[in-house]
Amino acid sequence: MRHDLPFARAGQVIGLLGGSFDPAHEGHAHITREALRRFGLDAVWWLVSPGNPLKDEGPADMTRRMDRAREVMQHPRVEVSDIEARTGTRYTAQTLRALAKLYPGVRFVWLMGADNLAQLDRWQDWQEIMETVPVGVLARPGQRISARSSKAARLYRTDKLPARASHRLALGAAPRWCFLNVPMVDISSTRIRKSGGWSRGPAPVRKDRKM
Ligand SMILES: Nc1ncnc2c1ncn2[C@@H]1O[C@H](COP(=O)(O)OP(=O)(O)OP(=O)(O)O)[C@@H](O)[C@H]1O
Ligand SMILES: O=C(O)c1ccc[n+]([C@@H]2O[C@H](COP(=O)([O-])O)[C@@H](O)[C@H]2O)c1
Repeated sequence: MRHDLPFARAGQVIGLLGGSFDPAHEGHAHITREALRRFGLDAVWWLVSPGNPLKDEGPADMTRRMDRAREVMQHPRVEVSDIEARTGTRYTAQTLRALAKLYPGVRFVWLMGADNLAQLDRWQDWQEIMETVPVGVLARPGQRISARSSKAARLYRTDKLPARASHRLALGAAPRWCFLNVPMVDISSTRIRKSGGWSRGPAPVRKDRKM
């Protein structure tokens, strides 16, 4: 195993939360804790994306986003990682193929907020994703209805596990998904950027620092 990649043993169940994390916030931390508790996961890895292929504007510098993510999410079973930058994969289906080769015997579960399920059918090879790994979806303010009526939810309706069986999500083969109606945290990176709480430019130079 390469030392720059997170460690997992064969048989472990790892939840993957992919995101721009531009910046990371309490909503990400909240759904991660819920996913750990409810989906029977051994650990969660945050995959800080080099850039969402569907977004026109690039995110802030990777190092800044990783640093902020590690400040926001401090948990012994959560690891913040730049795996996609290291594997050179940008699309989730590609990343999952790379992880399957790098981690034989490890079971991965893809995690996402309800807004991502609503537009999953726009992702590259999205049906391959659904048929490769179990998917855990967490409620997000204003997104429950669009997620439930999405193309993905409709096409895979018979593969949906009831929320009361969420602990069994990783125990069966994909396609298999579960929607968790967890208490919601109404926050987004967009709102933080708009309020001036985060800029996409380089880190500001501190005035008290001697040149
Ligand atoms: N408040 C939240 N509740 C539930 N899921 C969330 C929340 N915030 C983010 N997520 C989920 O976390 C993952 C990564 O999200 P992302 O980094 O894009 O944050 P975001 O707040 O949605 O950003 P942006 O506003 O820039 O689109 C996605 O699956 C997203 O659905
Ligand atoms: O694979 C795709 O086509 C694809 C399209 C849009 C988003 N994604 C992934 O979805 C995750 C959430 O993205 P974002 O930008 O909404 O945080 C992140 O891991 C992206 O790489 C993936």
